[in-house]
Amino acid sequence: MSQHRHPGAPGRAGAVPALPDLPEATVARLPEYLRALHALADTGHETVSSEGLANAAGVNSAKLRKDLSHLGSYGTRGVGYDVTLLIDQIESVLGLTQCRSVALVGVGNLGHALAGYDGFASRGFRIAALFDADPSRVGEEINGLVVRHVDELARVAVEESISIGVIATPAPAAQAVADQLVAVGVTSILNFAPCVLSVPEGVDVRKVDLAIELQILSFHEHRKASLTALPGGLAATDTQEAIGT
Ligand SMILES: NC(=O)c1ccc[n+]([C@@H]2O[C@H](COP(=O)([O-])OP(=O)(O)OC[C@H]3O[C@@H](n4cnc5c(N)ncnc54)[C@H](O)[C@@H]3O)[C@@H](O)[C@H]2O)c1
Repeated sequence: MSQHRHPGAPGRAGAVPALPDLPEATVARLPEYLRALHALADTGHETVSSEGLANAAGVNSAKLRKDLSHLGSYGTRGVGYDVTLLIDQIESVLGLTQCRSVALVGVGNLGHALAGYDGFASRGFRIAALFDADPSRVGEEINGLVVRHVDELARVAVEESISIGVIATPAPAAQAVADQLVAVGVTSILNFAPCVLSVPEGVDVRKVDLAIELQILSFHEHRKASLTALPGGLAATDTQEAIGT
């Protein structure tokens, strides 16, 4: 675990200073830079060049410099970026300077794996409550947390200052769970169920679907196979760039 994280007390975000309006793609890459920076800090690096950080994060260095310039971070010629300073800047922009409390709804196969994963805390997230609708799962203890019935969501969400909801129920139940989360004031939802959720304005939903990622990789496999079949074979391309990561 990095020694450069200083999460504050759990709870909902309070008043925050105005943030730069960042491109969504930049926001999506900031956690990659952060992960790479924490690894550098943990191995004793105090500075890093844009090329070094770009390699560690798996992006090209021009893109990285542009992303970081949005944060007002340009590095020092010949020295690079100050690792600790950049960690602080990115954590501040991502709102990671306080630990956020997460509720996980649906504690089946996937929910068990998520609830049992110890890696969220070091990245600023505390799984604070587990819910399921199946009475046979209620009362089970996972990683020190007891699974509660989803009917307790409203009360517990307030008690635990839940700010993010994670949905790991089957797709047919996901919309009702999202509605319950929204009704108790949760405005950020991570949805693992393979369906589109309808939420009011102001509620952010991120969807994680490994099958979609595999389908995208399948396309690239398919494309590579079709290119190697051409006279001259596959052109030398950076696959990650081609995929758009
Ligand atoms: N995003 C991904 O990459 C990915 C990967 C695997 C599974 N999934 C999806 O994640 C979801 C869970 O998969 P799983 O294999 O863990 O399923 P599962 O059947 O093992 O678990 C689902 C759990 O949700 C509970 N549940 C059902 N309705 C509920 C409700 N209204 N409120 C609270 N809990 C409720 C069930 O009791 C059960 O414990 C599915 O939608 C699945 O398609 C997504």
